[in-house]
Amino acid sequence: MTGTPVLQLDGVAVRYPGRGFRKAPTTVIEDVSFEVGHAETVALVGESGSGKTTIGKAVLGLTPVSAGRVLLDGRDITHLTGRARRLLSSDLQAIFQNPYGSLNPALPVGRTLAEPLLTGSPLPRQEVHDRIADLLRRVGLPEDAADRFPAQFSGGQRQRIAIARAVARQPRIIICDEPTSALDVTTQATALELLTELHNTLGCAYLFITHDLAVVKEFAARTLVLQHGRIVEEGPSIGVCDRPQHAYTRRLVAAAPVPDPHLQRKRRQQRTEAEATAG
Ligand SMILES: Nc1ncnc2c1ncn2[C@@H]1O[C@H](COP(=O)(O)OP(=O)(O)OP(=O)(O)O)[C@@H](O)[C@H]1O
Repeated sequence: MTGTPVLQLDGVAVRYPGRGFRKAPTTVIEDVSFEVGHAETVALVGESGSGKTTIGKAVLGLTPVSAGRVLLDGRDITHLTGRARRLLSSDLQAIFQNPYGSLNPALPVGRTLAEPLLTGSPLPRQEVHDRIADLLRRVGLPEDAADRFPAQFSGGQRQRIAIARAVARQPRIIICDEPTSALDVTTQATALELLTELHNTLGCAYLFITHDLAVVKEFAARTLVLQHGRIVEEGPSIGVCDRPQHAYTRRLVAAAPVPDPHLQRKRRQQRTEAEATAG
């Protein structure tokens, strides 16, 4: 990778305090280090509970980091809070799984999209208006969507609104935490196409958190594999998915559903073999 990475994690650990009398803290993430380069798409995969969302939250300042550093364009943002953290929003954005919960139901869509444009160094009123129209067009929604409320849209359309909000300030990187998991298969494909198109036109980097390996190969240039809060394998997505090196990655790949029944059978067999090897 050339130049300063957009995002860098250096030995990051997250520990949650133990519950109850004298309960030891739980280490959820341990010594996690990786980089995301300019306009790079990096996937973070792992089983449920492996710590993917916790890494996303650590980057976004939504959970305290117990050790290590998070750098954005070379700047240490690990412990930034309050206004300093909010000012990062022009460079660091997020899209979450649930388009129902991530939009303020009381705000018309136009106000939701205006928020990031008015944070930090606010844009002039007319420019905000024009940018909102442009954002709605980019994500395939009609201009009058600005006057409507989230409840008046379908799940896929709401995720488009969330995507429009995330790209409004043309951030350096977007943390996408399972952004398509709550959508049906067709809407999922459309949302991924939209994210790819925006990546190609706007040039933002993505850290794409998912448990769906089929998405990984299509969408991300590089993949990080997380097991019990540690990265166990890392490399170009095609290599990680087609020639996994670590036994855990092999199990993940073998467990991923595939549309071809013959291939599915072969995968099942590979999974049994991988489980036998892992003991
Ligand atoms: N606030 C918290 N307090 C204590 N433990 C937590 C907290 N949040 C998450 N955990 C634990 O941290 C571990 C990792 O959770 P995390 O949500 O990061 O996993 P994940 O890989 O994103 O899982 P999924 O794919 O199911 O979303 C889990 O064991 C979870 O129970």
